[in-house]
Amino acid sequence: MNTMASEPVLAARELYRFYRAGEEETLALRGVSLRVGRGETVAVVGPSGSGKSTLLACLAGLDEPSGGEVRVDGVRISHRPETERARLRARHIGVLLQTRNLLPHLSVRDNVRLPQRAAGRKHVTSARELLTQVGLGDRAHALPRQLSGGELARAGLAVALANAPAVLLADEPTGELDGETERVVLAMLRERAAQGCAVLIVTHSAEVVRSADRVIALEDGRATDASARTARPASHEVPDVTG
Ligand SMILES: Nc1ncnc2c1ncn2[C@@H]1O[C@H](COP(=O)(O)OP(=O)(O)OP(=O)(O)O)[C@@H](O)[C@H]1O
Repeated sequence: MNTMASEPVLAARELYRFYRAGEEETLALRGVSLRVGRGETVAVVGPSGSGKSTLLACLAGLDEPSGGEVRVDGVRISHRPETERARLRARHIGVLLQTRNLLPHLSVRDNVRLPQRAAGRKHVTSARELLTQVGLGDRAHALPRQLSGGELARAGLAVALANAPAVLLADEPTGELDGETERVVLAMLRERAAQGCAVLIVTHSAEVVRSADRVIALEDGRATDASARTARPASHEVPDVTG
C-alpha cells in the first residue's frame, strides 16, 4: 500500500451513521471527522450512547457509515463490499475488543493464526512469537475459557497484532482489568505506538486518557470542541505523518 506524504495513517471524514428500527431512527454519528498520525495515541471518550462503539466499528470497517468515509494509509476502507473491507482490515487494522476477538472453540494460537490466514500474505511474526511477546508463550494451546481475565486481554492483543497493523483500534481494552493488568496492556499499546502504529482507544479509564497524546470527546454523535484540543502535549514524540 502506498503511503502518501503528509497523509495521516487513519483518517475519517464527516462520518454519519443512522440506525432504523421500525419507526425509530437514531443518528448515532453526526459528522465526525478525525485524523490519527503514525506513532500517535488518541483516546475517545464520551457518555454511554454517544456513539463511541459505532465510531470504532466504522473505523474498523466492521460497519458501514451511512455517510462520509474512512481511509487507512490513504486507501478508502468504507463503502466497499464486506469481503473487501474484511481483507483490508485483516491487512492493515488490528481490532481489540473487550471480549469479541477470540473464538471460543479455537486455541489461543489458532485464534492468532486466523487473521494471519485471512490477510493472505506471509506474516512477519509467527503466532508463537506474538504470544511470547505478550507473555503467553506457555499458553498457546489453551482455549480462551481456560485463561484468566488478564491472560485473555493479552491474547486479544496478540490477535489484534497478528498482522503488524498500521492502525490499532481498541474498544475499552482495559475495562474489566485490575490495575496491574491495565498498566501492562496500556504499556503494550504504547509500545506499538512507539513503533509507529496509529492507536485509537475508546475508553472510560482516566489512566488511558492520561497516557494518550490527544483526546476526542464524543457527545450525541458529534465530536465536541474538546476534540480539537490537545489533552497533553505529545512530549515523548512528535507524531510523524510524513510517511
Ligand atoms: N444496532 C443498532 N440499532 C439501533 N440503534 C443502535 C444500534 N447500535 C447502537 N445504536 C444506538 O446508537 C447510539 C450510539 O450507540 P453506541 O453503542 O455507539 O454508543 P457508545 O458511546 O459506545 O455507548 P456505551 O458507552 O454505552 O457502549 C445509541 O443511541 C444506541 O442506542
